[in-house]
Amino acid sequence: MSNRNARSIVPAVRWYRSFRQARLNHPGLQGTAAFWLQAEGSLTRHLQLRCRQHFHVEVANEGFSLPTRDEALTLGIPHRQRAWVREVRLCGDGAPWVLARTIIPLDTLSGRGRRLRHLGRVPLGAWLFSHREWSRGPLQAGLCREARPDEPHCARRSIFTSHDHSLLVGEYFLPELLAQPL
Ligand SMILES: C=C(O[C@@H]1C=C(C(=O)O)C=C[C@H]1O)C(=O)O
Repeated sequence: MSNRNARSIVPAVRWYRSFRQARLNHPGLQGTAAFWLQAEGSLTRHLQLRCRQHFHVEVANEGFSLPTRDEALTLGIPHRQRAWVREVRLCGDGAPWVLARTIIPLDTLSGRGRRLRHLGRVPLGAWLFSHREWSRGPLQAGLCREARPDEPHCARRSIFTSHDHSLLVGEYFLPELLAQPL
């Protein structure tokens, strides 16, 4: 399980290596949760197609800070090394549908990666999926600890890599999205 600093908008999660392993431990991971935890391609694109009016990104936190020990271990970077941390709400028709937390190591911010510090309301996926040198690794799935009714109950994360650069993207699905029929 990963702990969180006080300002983070995302809950602590117990991560599993895959959706299959998560469901073996939590058979209730079915229906819309199963769909979103495994949805391929850009999550932003999936959400944009689902909106009736508009999709937007609300930046909650963005700046240099320490990843959690679990995040640093997952990225293979020293725990005490700061990284660019971006936390956003992905909103459909004005309502938050997904919380996202992205950890970008310092060396990934060099060269063309400098742009990643200035995304603002531009969805990260729009940048990643438009630069073909970036590819997504396997999706992990997770169950959020102590999830209150209005908080995410399940999440997924994956590492994107380009040559020897990487970043970790975590996506936390809110009940407002999971309650919508597919
Ligand atoms: C990686 C993607 O980017 C999405 C947008 C994010 C952002 O703007 O910070 C973070 C996570 C993703 O859900 C995607 O669209 O798949």
